[in-house]
Amino acid sequence: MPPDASSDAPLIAFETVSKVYGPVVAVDAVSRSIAAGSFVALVGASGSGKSTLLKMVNALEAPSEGRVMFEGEDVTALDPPTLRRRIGYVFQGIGLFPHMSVAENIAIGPRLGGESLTRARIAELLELVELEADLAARMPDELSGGQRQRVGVARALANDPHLLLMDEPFGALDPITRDALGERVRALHERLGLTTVMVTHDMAEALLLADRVLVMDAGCIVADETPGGLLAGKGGEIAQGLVAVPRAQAEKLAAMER
Ligand SMILES: Nc1ncnc2c1ncn2[C@@H]1O[C@H](COP(=O)(O)OP(=O)(O)OP(=O)(O)O)[C@@H](O)[C@H]1O
Repeated sequence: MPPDASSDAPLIAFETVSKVYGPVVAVDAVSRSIAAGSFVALVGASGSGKSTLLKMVNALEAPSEGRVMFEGEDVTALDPPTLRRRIGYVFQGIGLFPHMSVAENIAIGPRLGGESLTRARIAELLELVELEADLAARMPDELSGGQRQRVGVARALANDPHLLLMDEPFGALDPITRDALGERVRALHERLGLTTVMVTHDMAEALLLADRVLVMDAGCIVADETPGGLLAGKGGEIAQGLVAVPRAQAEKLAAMER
């Protein structure tokens, strides 16, 4: 192994990364490293730059300044299809192809890379997200919203990625489905040894699932804490404002039980 390929090298490094759209500074000189194996939640108000920061990792957006390193390489120097085969991406509304079966949707990434998935591999991917193998033949409009979102996670895992990027993956789901799928993704993160970065509006979800929470405001990272640190009052005013919401709900519920 070359000396610079030590296991504690970050999987992702943002190096003074900015992104501007005309007069809008969507991401403002962000510098952070994300260690392999971590589960990071990116939280913040609407328009704070979370999605833009995430999309610069898989080169859906290019930095205006600075660079994003993935496994030691500048992502803009990599061929985008090759990069995206190494990164699973799940987003709200998932974008399954309506005219393709579940199996075809799951296999699309490998197919674009010239590889076909066996029926057994499709069944294995469905099993990972707790779906029955016989769903493989269904069309997306024959699935519930939660099942579609699970297919989206299976599709993101089809190339055996090291990194899973998720942008509001559970946003449109009912709270029970959302909770179950969140738990499942966390379990998969452990089992498959993934590094996961999840954008969410929901601080409770971030606290429950992640081991590190980055809070964004106006393009900047204003807090970088563990869930325990945030619950202990760290992270500053904006982070604590977000923590106050689920805390107040939990307190009200606890008071009702008394
Ligand atoms: N393609 C684009 N063209 C112009 N402005 C954009 C574009 N994409 C994002 N923006 C702007 O950049 C800022 C950050 O947007 P971004 O989507 O990253 O925020 P976000 O924190 O993910 O928001 P949300 O939680 O609402 O999804 C916003 O002001 C947004 O309007």
